[in-house]
Amino acid sequence: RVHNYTWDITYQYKSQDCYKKLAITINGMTPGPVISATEGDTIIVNVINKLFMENVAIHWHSIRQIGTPWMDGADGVSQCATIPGDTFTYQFVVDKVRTYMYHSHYGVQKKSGLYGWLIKVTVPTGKSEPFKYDDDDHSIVFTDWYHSSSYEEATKLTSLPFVWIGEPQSLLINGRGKYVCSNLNTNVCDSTNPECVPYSLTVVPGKTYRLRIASLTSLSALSFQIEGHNLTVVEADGQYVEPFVTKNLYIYSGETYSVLVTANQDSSRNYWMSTNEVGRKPETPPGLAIFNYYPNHFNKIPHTIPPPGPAWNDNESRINQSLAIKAHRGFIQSPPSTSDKVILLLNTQNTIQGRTRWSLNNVSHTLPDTPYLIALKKNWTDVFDQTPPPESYDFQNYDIYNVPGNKNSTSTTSIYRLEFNSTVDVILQNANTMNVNNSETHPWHLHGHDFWVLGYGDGKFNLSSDVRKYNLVDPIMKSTVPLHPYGWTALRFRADNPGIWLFHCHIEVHFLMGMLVLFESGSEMVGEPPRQNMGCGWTKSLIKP
Ligand SMILES: O=C1O[C@H]([C@@H](O)CO)C(O)=C1O
Repeated sequence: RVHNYTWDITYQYKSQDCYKKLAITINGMTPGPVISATEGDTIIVNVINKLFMENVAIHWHSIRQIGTPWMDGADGVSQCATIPGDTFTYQFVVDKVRTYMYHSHYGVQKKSGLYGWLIKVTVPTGKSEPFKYDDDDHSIVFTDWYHSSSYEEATKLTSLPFVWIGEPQSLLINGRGKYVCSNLNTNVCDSTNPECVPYSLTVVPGKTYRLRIASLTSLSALSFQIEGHNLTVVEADGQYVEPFVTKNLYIYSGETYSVLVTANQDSSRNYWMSTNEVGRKPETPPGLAIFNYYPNHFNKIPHTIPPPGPAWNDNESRINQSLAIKAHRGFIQSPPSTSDKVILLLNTQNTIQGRTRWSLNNVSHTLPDTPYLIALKKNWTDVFDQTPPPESYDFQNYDIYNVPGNKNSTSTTSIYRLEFNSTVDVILQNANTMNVNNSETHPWHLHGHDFWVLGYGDGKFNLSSDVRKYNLVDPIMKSTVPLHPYGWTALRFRADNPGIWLFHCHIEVHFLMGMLVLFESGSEMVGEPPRQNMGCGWTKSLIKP
């Protein structure tokens, strides 16, 4: 089956958290429309850029784009962003049952609301999933929301002196939040605006529900909980999880989960669903929604205090939950037992000419004006730095617990070239930022592949003893994984998808600040670039009038 959509991208005034501001919308909506499909279906989306003053590129998060790398929607990598007035037609196959999301991959546009809901890909008839629920499933997407514009924020983060954007004003659940309007004029902030009525999920007492949960926050790591109810985690990033029960689900930007929840509490009232910030000292009130027991009114506010969630700095319980996520025993896809290459990536915050940046092995990455994939295809070696970036750092001597001794970093456009079909291990190592006693959480997302999560640990990775502790028995496969403060995360993937793929911190502003690398493999097998991917940098020379 083919699903065909046409999306108009426009700015609109929205009051998602009661505060009126400009948001980027899809056919007038933020979050955008839900796409439902069955495994093997083709999705065609005509994205018409009706913004007056900025480009657009849409990334189909976790769609591997096997054989369609031109459709990955990554500005500067797979395509030139689409200029105002132009249309880009994305076409790809949803080849795996999963919950997907989509969002802008241009500048910090996701922050302005250009993100989409979920693409729900269901199992074809005849196949089944290893868990049961009574009713239709429900999709819930979390975001964080700023009242300033993305233009202002991008300017602050790239200017001298550097200005930090601070914590978000609101946490949204399915695009709704509640800012405290206080003395603001009701033209600006109106707490009675129906646009900011909390999201409400209606359940019938006794039934079990599947919630498909996604986070597309631009900064915040979150904990999600439903007052008085347990959550059973059954799926993560499209892989079935050996089920486990928890009071709260930690979710990092770029991740998706399915949890089961049974409406087994006192049915005479409603309950709170809440999100709260973890990993950073919160200054943002919790995100709230209503878990509505039928036949109570869906808008009836519970008289209880919303569950506060775990302490923001309880790193141990966050690592423990990460470790608890293992492949379902009936669906284990074993990783290769060894790897052909190991890349260590030390994550540090540094400066380049006074500007705050994030670096990997002391190198901060920038995207060239000409998309990498086209440059590779055309063998334009001047487009990006041909010297490979460092695959390691001074492991013995680097002090991860203190501010970097050498704060200066350099910038590069270089890429990691991986042998096609080889197995690659990446060890992400966290460290102290430029602020004393501070290390942040970074959710790392890989385009074009899923990877096995081999382990997490606290402190500095030990090249001999930690490797022996890798989980090669039942590791979960994911496409986004957290790197916890002062810790390490190890993952393994097979470089079996021809093209060039981003691997980056999914915190949108950290991406802007250089927290990305590129993995190229088998790009010579990719076909010719479609004309619609061109128009910037050197590609102008390819467009004939
Ligand atoms: O990139 C960042 O910069 C700030 C802070 O480190 C600036 O001092 C912060 O919290 C980030 O995540």
